[in-house]
Amino acid sequence: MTDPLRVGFGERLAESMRARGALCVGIDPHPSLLHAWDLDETARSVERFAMTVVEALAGEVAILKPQSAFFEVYGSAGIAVLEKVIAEARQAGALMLLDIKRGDIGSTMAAYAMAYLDEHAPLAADAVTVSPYLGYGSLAPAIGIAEQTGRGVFVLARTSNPEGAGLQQSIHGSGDSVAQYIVDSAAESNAGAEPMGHVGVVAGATIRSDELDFSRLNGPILAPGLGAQGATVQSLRAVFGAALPNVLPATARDVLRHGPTVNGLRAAARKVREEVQDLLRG
Ligand SMILES: O=c1ccn([C@@H]2O[C@H](COP(=O)(O)O)[C@@H](O)[C@H]2O)c(=O)[nH]1
Repeated sequence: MTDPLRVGFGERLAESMRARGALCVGIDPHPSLLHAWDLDETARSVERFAMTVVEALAGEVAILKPQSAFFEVYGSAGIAVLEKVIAEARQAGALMLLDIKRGDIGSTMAAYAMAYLDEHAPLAADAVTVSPYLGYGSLAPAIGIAEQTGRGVFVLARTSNPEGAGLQQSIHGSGDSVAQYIVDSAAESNAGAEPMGHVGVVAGATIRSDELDFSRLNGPILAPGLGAQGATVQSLRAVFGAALPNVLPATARDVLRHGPTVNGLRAAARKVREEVQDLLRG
């Protein structure tokens, strides 16, 4: 069933970040944003919203991240829109990270992996977010299929929401925090890969400075939380330190509120991207 891409996801993402700058923009058709764009809460409007973001940003940013939940709300019609958005954005040259946060026992995880990471799957993206709550090892089918097909996974380690801290900072059997254990497990999956592996982690831009050690990760760090959740580009250095070159800052509402015009979205994304580039230079 698989039809591997020739180059691994770590390399494809590194090249995209090099060429376009380090920024991930979410495609999150929140009801409030639909209204702000003068659209109603229907699958047809979600399609208009998402395709406008694709037109504005598919050739601009390192990766786009549709949030599956906002499409699932509309049932099969919303999923059909999601399929179209992923396919057309990839066709237009964008890398697509589908935010689904799936996690299950290994045998079911294999089905999720086929649903989102196999080339012939209608919803095939370049990478997906996965949840390690059933154990890092339960993610093995997704990590394996992603590697075979040149795709990636981003494992939730230390999420951007305030409720995540209690669970993710608690001490794992290894003696480190649960979040650090996830980062170290991803590092094992990425060992030896160049320029970086296909297993990323999610660590919010909102977390405490120096909370995690990413020095062995050798993979991308998706850092949501810029803008609407309160984090700033300037705070990224304190949070990620020497790992900054591997950080993919992510924002959705803070860019999307500049729609519905293509130019408005583009200008907003470029502004954040330039701030990130200045930070990396300085
Ligand atoms: O720890 C996490 C993991 C994922 N997200 C997702 O990112 C976007 C954030 O949207 P904003 O509008 O920039 O707040 C959203 O889809 C979340 O589900 C996250 O925020 N934190």
